[in-house]
Amino acid sequence: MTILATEGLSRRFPRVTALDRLTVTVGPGVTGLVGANGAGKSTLIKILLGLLEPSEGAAQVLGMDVTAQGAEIRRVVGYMPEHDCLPPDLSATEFTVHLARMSGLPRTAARERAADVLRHVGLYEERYRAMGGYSTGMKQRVKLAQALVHDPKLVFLDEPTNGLDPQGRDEMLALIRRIGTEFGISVLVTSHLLGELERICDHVIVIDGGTLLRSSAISEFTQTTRTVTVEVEEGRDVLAAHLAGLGETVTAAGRTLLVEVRAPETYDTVRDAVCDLDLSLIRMEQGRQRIEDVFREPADV
Ligand SMILES: Nc1ncnc2c1ncn2[C@@H]1O[C@H](COP(=O)(O)OP(=O)(O)OP(=O)(O)O)[C@@H](O)[C@H]1O
Repeated sequence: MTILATEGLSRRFPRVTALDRLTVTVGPGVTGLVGANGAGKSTLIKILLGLLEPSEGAAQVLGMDVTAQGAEIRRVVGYMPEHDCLPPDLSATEFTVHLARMSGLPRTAARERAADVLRHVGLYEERYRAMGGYSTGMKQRVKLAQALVHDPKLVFLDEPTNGLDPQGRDEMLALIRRIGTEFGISVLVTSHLLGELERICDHVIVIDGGTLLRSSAISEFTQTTRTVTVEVEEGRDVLAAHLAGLGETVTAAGRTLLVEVRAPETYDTVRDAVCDLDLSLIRMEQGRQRIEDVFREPADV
């Protein structure tokens, strides 16, 4: 099933080509859209919402054409914009109820629905306070709540972890994952931080300078590599020297060692070496390629 698709999609501004013949297809679930600042992520989202005209090419969202059916698309798609857009004198409740009413919900249903989504995003008593006094984390939560209030089938979240501290970031990522799994809403989420999307997405699209670098299932990004990560409590250097003496290729990486897996016996060699040296093994883990590595590989799309 296709949630959205673009075909040769370009958008030129007077001084810059923000999107350059982008062809990509997105299925259900949580999809990450990754790219550095200026890669074209927000431009793509605005085109998909029918808020910005493409210069060339075509795109469909939930089977609807973005140039002809923008209003219909916005009826069933939620949007969390990147930048702060909250009226400071309103409370989260007033704001979210207002947007629910604008989406066509009757007064009582709008109030109930707003209370529900504000609870889901983790805003409790604070929801009655003016938003001007909110922390960045609380503002991000209100922006997320208003994107969900009209019960969309799909949400576009533009840099939802921007400005959050590590704990706020983790909570936001967990919330986004729940939207995709428990609520069954498909999600397109952007970030310039590759590692964080790795944790919550089923599929990742990487763009750079408005062009597609790669689009694959997360499992393909993080496929196993031919190294094993070994961590011992103490004696990392002794173990490294011992393994090197046995002909293994070993690199130190922080507190761990990366051992090249030449043959299945490498695992036995590592285990035996740890035993022989009487070290405490914390973990032995198959190495996995990380999303970051995409940028170090030649593009294969
Ligand atoms: N309205 C506009 N007029 C002129 N240039 C624009 C406009 N909107 C975006 N751009 C340019 O298009 C390019 C892509 O911008 P876009 O906002 O889509 O990137 P992004 O990947 O979302 O990055 P960021 O996270 O920094 O917003 C940038 O070079 C930006 O300066």
